Amino acid sequence: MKYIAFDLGASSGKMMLGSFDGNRLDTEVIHRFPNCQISANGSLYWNFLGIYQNLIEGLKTGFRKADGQIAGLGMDSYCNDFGLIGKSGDIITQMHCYRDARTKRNRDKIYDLISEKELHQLTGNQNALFNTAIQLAAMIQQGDGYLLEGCETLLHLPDLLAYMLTGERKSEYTIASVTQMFDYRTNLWHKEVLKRFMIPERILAPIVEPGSVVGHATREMQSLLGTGGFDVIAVGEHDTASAVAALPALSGNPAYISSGTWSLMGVETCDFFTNETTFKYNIAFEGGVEHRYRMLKNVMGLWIIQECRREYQTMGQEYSFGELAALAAKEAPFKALIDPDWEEFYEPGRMLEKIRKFCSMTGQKEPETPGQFVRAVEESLAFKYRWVMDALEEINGKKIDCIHILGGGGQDRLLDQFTANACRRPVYVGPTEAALAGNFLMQMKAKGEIRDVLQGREIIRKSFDIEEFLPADQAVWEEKYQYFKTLLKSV
Ligand SMILES: C[C@H](O)[C@H](O)[C@@H](O)C(=O)CO
Repeated sequence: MKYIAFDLGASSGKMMLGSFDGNRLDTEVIHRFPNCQISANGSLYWNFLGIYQNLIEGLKTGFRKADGQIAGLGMDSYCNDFGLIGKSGDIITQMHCYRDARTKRNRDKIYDLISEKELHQLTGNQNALFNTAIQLAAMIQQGDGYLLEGCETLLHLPDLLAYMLTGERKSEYTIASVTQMFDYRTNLWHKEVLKRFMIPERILAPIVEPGSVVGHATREMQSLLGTGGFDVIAVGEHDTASAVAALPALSGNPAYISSGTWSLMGVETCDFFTNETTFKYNIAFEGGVEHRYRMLKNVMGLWIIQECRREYQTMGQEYSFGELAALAAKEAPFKALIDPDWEEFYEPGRMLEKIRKFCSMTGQKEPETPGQFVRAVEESLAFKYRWVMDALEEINGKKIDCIHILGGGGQDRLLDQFTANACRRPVYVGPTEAALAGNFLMQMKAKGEIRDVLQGREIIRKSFDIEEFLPADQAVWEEKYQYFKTLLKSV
């Protein structure tokens, strides 16, 4: 059968046509488009209708290429951002970006309602300002709670797109599970958290499992696309859940890094638990497909480099990511290191200045050239992965034997090699379109073409190239890692 998968990242969106012949999954890109946050009137937004328009364009291309024979469509994206549907069925708000500063401005008032420790214990999620619960609590604190009282339904980004195609209002499990409003004990919305933050439970949609059909394209949608009917399928709608579904590891104790704007590093567990150590390291338990938990930590990821690149663009200097990595490769090693998760790196803008500030605060020489900046970021990311790996091993009491890099960030071969060096583990890279691959798997499951995700992972191994990077220069990387850890403590 043939399927269309839609994957939206913070910096770009992509759509693929996938054909499964019972043995291999063949994929073809049918549409790409840029995505970005828009800063307006002191707030940060996404261009949701632009995203929708690109979805429609991609669907038209996909249907044309497949002669109209599409068994399903699955959509995944970054998590936590949402739209509100009013009584008329209209979308009644702009979609804020999770980096919008309203959460930071209201942080103290929000955590006075439920402390970070209690929130972690109740939900198993990491404490982060981007969580939907914190965004909603911030809206209420700043006087915009009437929008929640007045609306009918809140839907997360892929669920909102599904609503526009099918008219159905459903909340997919993996994306619901990372909102800090979800209760793993009942697999329903978390009544206590909602009550304490004063978020009306009635606006949250029923939760559906990945691998189930959400609905059928409406007649209006069919005529807009010039096609017959097709199913919209709930996949791992949180992109990280889809990427991890496509993990091409069949045994051992691997860690994964879902690498893109964020680097989400973790392991798959069958259980969810919280304790002092998970709180100390701010570890997240996120719902995976077939209720395999993703025990992971967010690392700031390629966002820092994306922002440096954007800044160079505004200065009239155009570099592709490949060119930046090539410049970094020519620079001398370990000239400067940063903590990629330093709070100031979270918000957009002035990234070069913020890196310089971190270096001067910690008594290091400031980078000057694009290559020096990128080298500092990439070495630091690799060391942060090592630090997270150590924390995951401490929590689980189990040695990690290799690392799989999933997603577009894996195309940065310098960072892949640095990761192997810093973590002292073999690194396997691919699929670079992991979220789309995992998205296809759950559609194939919904249509009865595969039994479960384990069978799906075997298909991924047969269908995509996986590249190996072995650790090198271990003594010097180990020595510098000790220095890196002192930096984490000093800021
Ligand atoms: C806030 C981030 O979007 C989130 O933590 C991450 O899991 C993600 O969705 C990356 O695309």
